[in-house]
Amino acid sequence: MQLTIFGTGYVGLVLAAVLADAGNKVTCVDVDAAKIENLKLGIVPIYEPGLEALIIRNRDAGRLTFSTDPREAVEFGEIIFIAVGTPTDEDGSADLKYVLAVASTIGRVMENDRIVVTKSTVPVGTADQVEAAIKRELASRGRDDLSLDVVSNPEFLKEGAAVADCQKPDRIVLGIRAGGSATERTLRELYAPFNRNHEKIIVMDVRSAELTKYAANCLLATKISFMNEIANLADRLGADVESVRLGIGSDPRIGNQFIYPGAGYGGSCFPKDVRALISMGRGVNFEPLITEAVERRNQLQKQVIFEKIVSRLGADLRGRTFALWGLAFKPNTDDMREAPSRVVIDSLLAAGATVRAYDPKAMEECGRIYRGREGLVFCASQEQALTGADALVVMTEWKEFQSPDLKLLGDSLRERLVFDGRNIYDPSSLARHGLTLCGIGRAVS
Ligand SMILES: NC(=O)c1ccc[n+]([C@@H]2O[C@H](COP(=O)([O-])OP(=O)(O)OC[C@H]3O[C@@H](n4cnc5c(N)ncnc54)[C@H](O)[C@@H]3O)[C@@H](O)[C@H]2O)c1
Ligand SMILES: O=c1ccn([C@@H]2O[C@H](COP(=O)(O)OP(=O)(O)O[C@H]3O[C@H](CO)[C@@H](O)[C@H](O)[C@H]3O)[C@@H](O)[C@H]2O)c(=O)[nH]1
Repeated sequence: MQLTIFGTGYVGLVLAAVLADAGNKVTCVDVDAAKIENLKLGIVPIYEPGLEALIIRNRDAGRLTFSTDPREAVEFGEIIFIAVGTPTDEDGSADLKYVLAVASTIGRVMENDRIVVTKSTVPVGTADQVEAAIKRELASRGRDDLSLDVVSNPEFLKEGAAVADCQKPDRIVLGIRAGGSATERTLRELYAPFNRNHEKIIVMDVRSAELTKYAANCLLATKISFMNEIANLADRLGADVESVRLGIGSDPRIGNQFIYPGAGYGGSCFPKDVRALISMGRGVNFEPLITEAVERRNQLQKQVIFEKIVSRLGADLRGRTFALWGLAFKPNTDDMREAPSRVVIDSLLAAGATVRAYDPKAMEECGRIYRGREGLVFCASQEQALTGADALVVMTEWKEFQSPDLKLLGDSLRERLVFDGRNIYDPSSLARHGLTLCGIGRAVS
């Protein structure tokens, strides 16, 4: 098939590369001309395992092209995906300005019947707004004769594993309007290569599909905030949340996934989608009590590591130096959107400390966010970050941080303190090297 994708971010680029790799011809459009020029040269703006090779291979095979020209792109694709950002607006709701701008653009240039698919995470009712925006433009050009079907097809990929998730989805949710059986057939055909072995396509009405995406993210965020709550209790009651996690995760009704306590969840999805669900609820005079508590717990959780530092070393941290390992909001990405590391960096700098930061992939992104910020030193390796440090703070569970040279840590850290925001270390191993572990909800903290 010939496909068009608006937005070359994490979702748009990955989807484009994966659909091209399945044999489709895909063109990607973005308003960021520099990004498009780089993509044409094979320069990929984000770090995502396997993505660059996939893009280059399909570009070279002539299946994947990049453009800033919406007219050409809308002419090209029989299915048009909208995969632009839906950031948090000032009131917590999802800001639809990018989605609706794409919709208006499509309406302005569309010359043939089209299926428009919303991939972006959007509040319930957005498909109606997208359809109205396109139809408004069509009507103003006297092209109401064209047929248009708007489908909701939320994306569930995780950063750091985006290519694999997109190639092997757990499920493919399609929100199709009544009477959309031809559209359903077209999308089933498109997704057939990803729907082998067992049925993964779940067809429902458009509003339910839109809500499904928020329900999935908010339930996962709820599991995390609940475990963080238990971790805070464990800290105060002298229990080890890691034992508790194992004790409950072995119950298949609970499961082992997404019950890892830590310094709060970050990224471009959970925080914004939790806020958007709250806003959606309030918009229909409904108080989403559980989701509000999830958000509140997460805001507090992002401060827990700093609070532990203060309780050990005092509130005045002038003259103190901290090695900080891990800036990205999770491993295998360079994304620092809403990363808990940012709260810790900001708090440490505000308290007068020096922060020596290192991340395997997010140094450039950190530079973009913090360039010129006094007190923050960008280090070339995890060892270099330790130079002259009083304590180590670990904020992302990158593989290379999991088995550090404990002798080196003991020799380097003046206060022999390790603040573990992801609970990757074992307190007794550290203790054998004279190091004290301050984890999240560990008995020893
Ligand atoms: N990041 C993820 O892991 C993930 C996973 C599932 C769903 N989502 C959802 O998918 C959507 C996109 O997220 P993302 O992380 O890929 O966003 P992103 O911010 O990485 O990329 C968005 C891209 O859209 C482009 N854009 C903005 N306006 C445009 C326009 N009018 N025409 C063409 N391009 C335009 C931007 O320049 C940017 O390159 C969001 O709604 C998000 O919630 C994200
Ligand atoms: O047990 C856990 C699991 C995750 N996290 C944190 O939760 C955040 C989000 O992690 P993850 O879900 O792995 O990454 P995302 O790329 O944000 O993916 C989520 O958000 C995407 C965008 O909507 C969805 O498509 C995915 O299904 C959903 O997992 C990160 O800060 C993690 O450190 C925890 O604290 N404890």
